[in-house]
Amino acid sequence: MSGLEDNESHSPTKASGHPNGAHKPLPPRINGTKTSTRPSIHNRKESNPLAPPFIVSAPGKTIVYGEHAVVHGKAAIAAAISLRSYLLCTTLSKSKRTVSLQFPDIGLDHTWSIPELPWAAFQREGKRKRYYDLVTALDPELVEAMAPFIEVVSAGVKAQMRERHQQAARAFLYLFLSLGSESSPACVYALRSTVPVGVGLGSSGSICVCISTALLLQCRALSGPHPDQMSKEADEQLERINRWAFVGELLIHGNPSGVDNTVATNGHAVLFQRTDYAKPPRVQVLRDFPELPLLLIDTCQAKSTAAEVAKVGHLKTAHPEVTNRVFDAIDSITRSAHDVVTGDDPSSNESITHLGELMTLNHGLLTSLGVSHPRLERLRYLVDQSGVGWTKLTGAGGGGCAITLLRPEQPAPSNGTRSSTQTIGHSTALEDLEHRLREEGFAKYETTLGGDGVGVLYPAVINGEEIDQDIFLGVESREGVEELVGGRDDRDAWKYWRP
Ligand SMILES: Nc1ncnc2c1ncn2[C@@H]1O[C@H](COP(=O)(O)OP(=O)(O)OP(=O)(O)O)[C@@H](O)[C@H]1O
Ligand SMILES: C[C@@](O)(CCO)CC(=O)[O-]
Repeated sequence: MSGLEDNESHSPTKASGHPNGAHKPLPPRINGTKTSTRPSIHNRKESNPLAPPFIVSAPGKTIVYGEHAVVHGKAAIAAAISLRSYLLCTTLSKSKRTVSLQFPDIGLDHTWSIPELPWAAFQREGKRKRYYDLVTALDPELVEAMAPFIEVVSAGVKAQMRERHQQAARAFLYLFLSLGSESSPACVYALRSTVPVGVGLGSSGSICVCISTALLLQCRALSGPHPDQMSKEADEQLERINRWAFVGELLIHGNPSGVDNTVATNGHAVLFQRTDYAKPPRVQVLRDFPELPLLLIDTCQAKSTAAEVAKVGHLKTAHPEVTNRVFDAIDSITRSAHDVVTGDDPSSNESITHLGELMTLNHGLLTSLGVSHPRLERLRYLVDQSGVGWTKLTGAGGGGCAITLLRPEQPAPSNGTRSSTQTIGHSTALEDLEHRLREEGFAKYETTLGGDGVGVLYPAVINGEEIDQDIFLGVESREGVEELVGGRDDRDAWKYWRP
């Protein structure tokens, strides 16, 4: 496919690591509901030799064209959204030998004893992975060795919730055991995300990118990010992060294409295709992706990505010829959209209409694959009736979210995604639609497309204040998290790998 470049493997270069800054060691918290007074950076101890707390962050995504077909080797276009996950890493004093996950968004709080983890299995000759390896499949023996340590996670909670907890714990622990060692420092990993969980906006991809980045930074396998970093080097670091994030996704999804972690890593938008799972995907980062006038609507119907992907897999086994033709048709849609978004005038009325019609076609084909849901069809019906634009499901389907591309003549949504091509004003049709959607229990997310991929706040100091676990876990809402660590008022604090 034209425009896609091979993202081939790079030679390993061990990074020199960060200079150890002064920091204030913190005990693990049991749960994240309490707020506290923020300590000033000036109060930090100057002589502590441990690595300072730091935060990594990565965006969620919306798949604009090509979901599901992308799992079967076809191209997809996905764009980063401005909702993000944040992972605060707090190294504990050397006397502690534990690693803790504090993931309050899903209610997960678990601690493992580092010496008791199955290091022997992961470090056996032939099993040991290097930080620069390309891992494209899970090792069943290692998954089994890890199983007893996952079974104990949230053993007492309800099955559905337990599965969520264990998915996240599995992704973390496999990476920790692959990239760490028995002498890894004790650490608390606290995660907060503004990406809603399990609605098709790539929450798992974004947390896997955070986990991969944090662990690679801690084993000093990344250089930067810093503003004057050479483009090639920045690219290599992103590639390394993305590879391990994909391994995390393997543990959550079962059969991911890798598009979610790729866009969470690189940001902006990507044209993505993986024809051979033993090789890295072909990725073209679309830095000038147009700011499409989109509405992002949640059906508020729970879904499982793994289940929807498996459903399509079964369909392909039962009806290979027909299903492959559907995938081919989706591939043509993605190619046609790529031509428009990389063309001369992607925001013209004509282009928007073309892109919108492709969305309608893409949704129809996804429905034929069995991944729509009555709530998604109801949403599509309501949008069609209102005449404001074109709608397709985004992500795995089976519930979750849909995107609506607004017709050029419509004014911007009152508080939806921003657009440079829309006039701000009153639109009865759009307002009526938004009212109707609210009445019927749909939710709308405010987000913009594009933006940076994985970022690092090292040390965890922003607006002159040190962010510790109490502060981070004590913030109550998604907006609060974004306000605390998003860096709106301290634009230079976060650093990004920018090839
Ligand atoms: N904020 C979070 N905190 C902890 N775990 C999370 C968080 N967000 C996602 N996860 C993990 O990712 C899983 C959700 O992944 P899933 O792929 O089903 O949804 P998604 O990534 O949001 O959707 P899609 O893959 O369709 O874009 C959760 O069950 C949980 O294990
Ligand atoms: C459904 C799917 O295509 C997108 C999920 O966001 C699965 C994947 O690509 O891994």
